[in-house]
Amino acid sequence: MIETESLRKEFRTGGTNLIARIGRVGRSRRAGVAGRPADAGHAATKTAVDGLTLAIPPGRVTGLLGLNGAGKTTTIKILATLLRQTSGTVRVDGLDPLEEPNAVRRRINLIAGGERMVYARMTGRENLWYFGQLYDVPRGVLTGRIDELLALVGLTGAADTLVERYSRGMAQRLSIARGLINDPAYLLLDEPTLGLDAPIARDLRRVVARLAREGKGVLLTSHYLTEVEELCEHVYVIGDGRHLTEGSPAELTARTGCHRRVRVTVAGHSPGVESAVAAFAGRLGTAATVALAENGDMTVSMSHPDEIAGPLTMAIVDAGGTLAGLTVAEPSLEDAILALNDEAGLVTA
Ligand SMILES: Nc1ncnc2c1ncn2[C@@H]1O[C@H](COP(=O)(O)OP(=O)(O)OP(=O)(O)O)[C@@H](O)[C@H]1O
Repeated sequence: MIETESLRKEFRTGGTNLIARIGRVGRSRRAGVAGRPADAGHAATKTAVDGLTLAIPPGRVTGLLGLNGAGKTTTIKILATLLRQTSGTVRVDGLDPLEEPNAVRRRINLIAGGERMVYARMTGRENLWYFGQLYDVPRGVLTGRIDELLALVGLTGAADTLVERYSRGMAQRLSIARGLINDPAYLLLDEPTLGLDAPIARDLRRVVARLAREGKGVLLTSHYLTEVEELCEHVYVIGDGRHLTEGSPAELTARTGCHRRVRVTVAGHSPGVESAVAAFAGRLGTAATVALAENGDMTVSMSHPDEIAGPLTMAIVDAGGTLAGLTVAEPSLEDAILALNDEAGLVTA
């Protein structure tokens, strides 16, 4: 299990200008306060992670969600031993990364979607060999493992091709194989499908689901919330570095009071229908949005806890509208995250 307790990370954000400091030291010396600045200034700090307590157990995909700048990457970098926390603790199977970094590094690996994590001038197989040696994987084990991983990510046929000839999806799949080369117990995935075409992203999701089924603990950040809904059993939602809530995607959606959204398309624009919709929404104490499509059709959109699809379409037909389409969408995790950030007073625009 990976566990964090009250994890906190502050970054200095350059409030103190070095040249200004040197100038101040000089002035202090002239004023006779040798070696000590009269006022070194207060360095501004940014709290990126603010007291996070998380648990990432083996055998499941745990999600870490939040809007841009919420602190996801910083948290993952601390867990990956790439950053040191300001305070709080991390334990990986009981080991403290600050005291036993090498033992922790053998148990974890990081795959970040937006970054190139493999070498273009080497083949896929050479990359895996190189990273395997960095992790001290015994040679006897490494050859077989490389073949297994290339098969797992569907790159057996391209194993001996230079990575510079790979498509983006192939390079990303190789990054997944690279992240597994030390057979880590825990995999930290920071936006692993960023910018990938839908079929490649789907293949990667299958690989991730299989790894969790086989016992690996996975921590996933992703802006693709359908991916999170598909893969994650448990999700932490953070905002401004703080824990906002946690639960399964379905629990979070239910708990935030998001409702089904009904969308009715009406042929042509009719002010009469528009006012009938506004009156209907007013009676239910809610609001409706009306959007005009390029072809002049209107799309009326409303969400409410009750079943409103029938009464809404009746109101539209009674006002002389001609129905061209109707969809009812279940509330999504995206609706829930936005609602949670609104509740916490965080900017979601
Ligand atoms: N090295 C740094 N120095 C100063 N501030 C930083 C540094 N790294 C991150 N931050 C700030 O810390 C906050 C959290 O950043 P982080 O990258 O962890 O967020 P994130 O949730 O991963 O965002 P995104 O979804 O955009 O990747 C942001 O306000 C960011 O600007």
